Order: sequence, then C-alpha cells, then structure tokens
Amino acid sequence: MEVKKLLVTGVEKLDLSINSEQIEKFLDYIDILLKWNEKVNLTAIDDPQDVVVKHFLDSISCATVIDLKPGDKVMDIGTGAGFPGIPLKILYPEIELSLLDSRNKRINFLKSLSRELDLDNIEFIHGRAEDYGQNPEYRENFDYVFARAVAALNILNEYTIPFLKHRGSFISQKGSEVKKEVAEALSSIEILGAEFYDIIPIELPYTAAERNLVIINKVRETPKHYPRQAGVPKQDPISG
Ligand SMILES: C[S@@+](CC[C@H](N)C(=O)[O-])C[C@H]1O[C@@H](n2cnc3c(N)ncnc32)[C@H](O)[C@@H]1O
Repeated sequence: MEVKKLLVTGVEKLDLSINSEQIEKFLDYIDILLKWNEKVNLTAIDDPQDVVVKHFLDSISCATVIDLKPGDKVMDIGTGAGFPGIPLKILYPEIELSLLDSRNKRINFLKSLSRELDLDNIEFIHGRAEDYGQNPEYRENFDYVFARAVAALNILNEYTIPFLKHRGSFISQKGSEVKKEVAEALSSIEILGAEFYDIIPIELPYTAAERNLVIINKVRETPKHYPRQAGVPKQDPISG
C-alpha cells in the first residue's frame, strides 16, 4: 500500500483523526529520519512502510487510552529518534513535550527535525533519566510519561515515576512478555509512589505483533532517594 494511504487508514483504524497538515509532517518525518539514518544510527527500521506501522502507528496508539489535552506536560524518556513523543506532538500540537535521551546525537537530530517540521513547545534534554528525576524542575512535574523500548518495566519505573505529578500516568508500551514484566514490577510501582491500573491490549493495524499499554498512576510522592544514581536502577532493579 502507498505510504500515505497506510498512514491515513492506520490512524483511522486506531479511531484517531489526522488532518492534511499533520499527514505532510509525518511524510516529511520519514524523509528526514531516513536521510539522517544514513549517517547517524537512529533506527534499525529503514523501510518507509515499516516506519509508518512500527514507529508512527505504534507511537500514537498511546493516545487511544488517554485524553491528551492542550497544555498537558508530557515527558518521553529514552526517546531515541522521537518515539513515541514526536508522533504524539504532531497529532496533539498543543501538548508541552519534553524529550530526554542520554545520546547527544539523537538530541541533535530531534532539534533539527522539530525545526524542519515546525513543531514548537518542545524541550530537548540531553542526559540520564536518573539525574533529571532528582532535578526539582522536572521531578513530580508531568501529566504523562512515556518510555518505549528503553528497559524492563521494573527498571523503567524508577526512570519514569519520579517525573509524574500526583494523578499523572506512566504509559508503558510492551509486547508479549507484558504480564511477566508487570508481575516483576509490582513492588517497584508501590515503592515509587504509584499504583498499577491496567494492561490494555492494542490491535496495531497492519501487523500481527502483540502490543499492550500498561497504565501506572502516581498516587503519592516518590521517596527522595529514588531515582538512585545513574546506572544503579539497571544494575540493581527494585525487587520485592
Ligand atoms: C532502543 S532505544 C528506543 C528509542 C525510542 N524510544 C524508540 O522506541 O524507538 C533506547 C533509547 O533510550 C536511551 N536511554 C537508555 N537508558 C537511558 C537513561 N537511563 N536515560 C536516558 N536515556 C536513556 C538510549 O540512549 C536510546 O536512545
């Protein structure tokens, strides 16, 4: 199927809507991503149709379980080439998006991409989730946090939950191992001041891959000593 048609019908199948300006931005995103990818390692996916399904539709599928409103503060941790943050920003231009990644080459790509796509109200942060999670400007400050393909959920919780405001949500995209990951992450969710809410299976159009969204809600302040120093959550995940 033609790339544009794949995008438009895929968005419709997810019950979301898209206008012609947004379609153009997604198509430009493909060109810019694949051009940069020849020089900077951004993604293993280099076929435009796969970019639409595995990056764009997978990213925006997050919006099927939440109601993103103008002014919502959204953090994407380990955003890489902008997933899921940038596709969500294209579809919901009035959110305030922060993109964080520990690799500066990826942050530079995102700055250039955002200029070319004319996206505003995006903050670019080069650094580690563990460091910024202790920074009072960012801690307990976001309505939604996303982090796709960054770590197992018990590790990811320590990267993400400290950023959430009271009643904010961490939406985690997971594959077929979701139940096992959630079971292993329940104690970290509780310790970090959140509550497991639900696992929602997603039918991602044009693929048989199993996709799920895990919803975790912040209910208390995160204890001050979390997140621990950079590297520690991965070496020694919270268990219980
Ligand atoms: C496999 S990539 C996934 C990128 C993107 N989220 C996606 O789904 O395509 C993981 C990204 O997380 C970043 N990352 C891993 N651990 C991190 C940490 N502790 N703090 C900030 N970024 C991190 C890496 O630099 C990398 O860009």
